[in-house]
Amino acid sequence: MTTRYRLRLGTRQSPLALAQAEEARDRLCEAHGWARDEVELVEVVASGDKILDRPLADIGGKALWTKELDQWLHEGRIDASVHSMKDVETLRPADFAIGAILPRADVRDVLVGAGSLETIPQGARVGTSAPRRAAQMLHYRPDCVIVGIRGNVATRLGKLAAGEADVTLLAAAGLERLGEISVGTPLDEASWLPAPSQGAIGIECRADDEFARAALEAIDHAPSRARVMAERALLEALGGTCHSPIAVLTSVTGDRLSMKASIFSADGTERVDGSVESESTALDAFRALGRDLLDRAPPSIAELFAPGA
Ligand SMILES: NCc1[nH]cc(CCC(=O)O)c1CC(=O)O
Repeated sequence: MTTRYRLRLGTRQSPLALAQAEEARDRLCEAHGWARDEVELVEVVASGDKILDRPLADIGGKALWTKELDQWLHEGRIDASVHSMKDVETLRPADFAIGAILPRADVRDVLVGAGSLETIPQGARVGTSAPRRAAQMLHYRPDCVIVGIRGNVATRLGKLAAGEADVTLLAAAGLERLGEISVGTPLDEASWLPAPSQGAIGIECRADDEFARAALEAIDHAPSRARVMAERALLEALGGTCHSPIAVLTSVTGDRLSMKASIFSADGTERVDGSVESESTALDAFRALGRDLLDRAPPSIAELFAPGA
């Protein structure tokens, strides 16, 4: 008797999450010569997707995007979970392993509603609920006003079209995966830094599941993994979450990784920058950069982070 599937991949239900899960499935099938229906996509509703009318910070609790997928993975209802690594907390269940990081997509943010930061109209309303985007925008354009808009990519573009904001910022990676990249202008990543792990898809499995681990290892992309792990080490040292105003850009050359990072005050007036270059697996170097940024941070920035928490 044969089983219907080899692997059940858990995913959130948003169009972007499903596009990412399809990419994961395609890569698995390609690497292992499996038929499409040998990888089953299992849709799991995440708490972050259920509550859309309140700012994320007010909903309380952590793991808004991962909690339900984690439960299903623990219970063996799925064999692996597909995540946007940007949304995955630095502290993960000890019995899980990040089995694969897929080749990272475009890390840039895309500005929608204006052609450049400079040509955004004076006093424009910037629709974003991401502290990094809000702080970075206020840093460059203190005249702008931040209005919180949430929801998946289509919802946010709809709110912009409906006039709830004048401009917004979205990840190029997400727009690309949804075929919507032409809605705006990508911002140069050297000056407008991305979020930690932006554009990276990760697939987790149970650490003791040898079959899943081997299956995932075949689609792991080493340079992307190195960058994601280094960016997560920085985030961990800062005590940051996906709700902290942290921006980071990494690049890999051979076994070396260079990192440039900034942390901001909520209102964007204060900013601390730093950089490091190290062997990519020496994660302590990236943790040290995180501690160094905090050591140099004024109270308006330091209060946004909880190192060691
Ligand atoms: N926080 C939501 C989220 N998580 C991952 C992405 C986009 C895809 C990615 O960065 O990998 C998005 C939307 C956005 O920021 O525009």
